[in-house]
Amino acid sequence: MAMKVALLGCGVVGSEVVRLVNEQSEELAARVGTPIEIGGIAVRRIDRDRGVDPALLTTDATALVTRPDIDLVVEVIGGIEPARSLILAAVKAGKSVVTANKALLAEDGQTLHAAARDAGVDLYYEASVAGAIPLLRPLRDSLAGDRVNRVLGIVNGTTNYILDRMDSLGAGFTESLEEAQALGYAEADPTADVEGFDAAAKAAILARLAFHTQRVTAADVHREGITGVSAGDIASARAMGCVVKLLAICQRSEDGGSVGVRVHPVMLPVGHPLASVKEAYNAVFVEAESAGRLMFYGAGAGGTPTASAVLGDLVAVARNRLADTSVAEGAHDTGLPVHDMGHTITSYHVALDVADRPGVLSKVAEIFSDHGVSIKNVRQEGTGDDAQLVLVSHPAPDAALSSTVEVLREHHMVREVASVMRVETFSD
Ligand SMILES: NC(=O)c1ccc[n+]([C@@H]2O[C@H](COP(=O)([O-])OP(=O)(O)OC[C@H]3O[C@@H](n4cnc5c(N)ncnc54)[C@H](O)[C@@H]3O)[C@@H](O)[C@H]2O)c1
Ligand SMILES: N[C@@H](CCO)C(=O)O
Ligand code: NA
Repeated sequence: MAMKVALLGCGVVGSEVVRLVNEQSEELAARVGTPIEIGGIAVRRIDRDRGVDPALLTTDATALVTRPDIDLVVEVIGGIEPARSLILAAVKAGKSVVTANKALLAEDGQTLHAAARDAGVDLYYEASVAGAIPLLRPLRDSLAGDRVNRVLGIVNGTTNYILDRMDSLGAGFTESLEEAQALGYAEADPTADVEGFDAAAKAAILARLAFHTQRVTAADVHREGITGVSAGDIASARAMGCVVKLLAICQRSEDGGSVGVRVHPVMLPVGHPLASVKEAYNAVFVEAESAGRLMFYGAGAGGTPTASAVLGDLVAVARNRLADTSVAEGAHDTGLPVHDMGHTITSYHVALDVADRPGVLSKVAEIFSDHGVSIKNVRQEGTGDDAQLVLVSHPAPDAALSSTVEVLREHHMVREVASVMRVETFSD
């Protein structure tokens, strides 16, 4: 008997899921051991031509997910509601669920996983982080016998696309964002991309899987987007042999008792593998005790690549269903808490417009030292009234570095703090 799938949402990702399920029906049937069919598609409006059998369309998503003949549910509506209620209704009705919804998982994954465990069904979500790249199931399954210490990566295609265009073509922010939207990479509200909310949601999901702690939600993630990144920052980075990237970084504390989870722009040395990730591609580094450094790279956004991850999950949950089994996620929780950004150890790059006068450099150095921050290197560009001091700190608690910058901003010898950005050096 065929396994019937209810599809919720038929937008960029959903329409590709329909196409691939139909086009690859024979291969999917062979891989699962039984045919997979779309049994119904919940949409907001029926009157649009989507190139799918109109008889499958309905605006009553709740009725669809609880229909007795439906076995599996794919949620690609996005956002918190009605997606959460629909997934919970589906799970309660005994259906396994595949979703691409990182916003929902990051906000309320604990509730969803508990509901799936109670109902003995699967909740799979590979597409929610880094699109097509197999990343979540490797973290959950392949690395289950290892200890992950750090995960860091480029997990938002839209912002990587914008930063890459700004850097390589000198393109403007707005035009680059419009291109990313036209290519289907951006979220419905692109603020989620450019302000770092999308990457923060993904960072929370990564931290939970990597450190086996259900406690991390999107609200726990320190988040800075790319709207403040200027052409001057990009030029400053280039002068240092770096590029600017928006990174998600999840890291165990030195004592292993807590985790730090953050998303912010970073100056990365051009020699680092993440620095050469162009356009809307994603790449994620996982550093594990026994495995060492692993890198996952590929298409992190776009309808077809994301649908590939959805189909992979669909095959997995269909197989589990045939075998009358399910994966209970989140049952064993380390409960590791998230520590404050102020305690996170980072390095800063600071460019200061100053007057080129005796005593300025020593005053600036004194302000760093007053906050317990050691300077790694300093250079001066320009002379006279147009001088700029560019300093890079050694690693220090983020709170000490941000207070240093606050004092510099207020100091009469500093005309302007022209650029402040964290630097990742990746020394072993
Ligand atoms: N586009 C990507 O590259 C990508 C990549 C990875 C994950 N995702 C995630 O996939 C999900 C879908 O993204 P998308 O890009 O396809 O978005 P989209 O906006 O193109 O599609 C969502 C669809 O859901 C429909 N919808 C809204 N409310 C509905 C309701 N109550 N009932 C039925 N349909 C409803 C909308 O009309 C729209 O057609 C989101 O969670 C997104 O974060 C997208
Ligand atoms: N808006 C997201 C889609 C993939 O999750 C991005 O740009 O990466
Ligand atoms: Na993925």
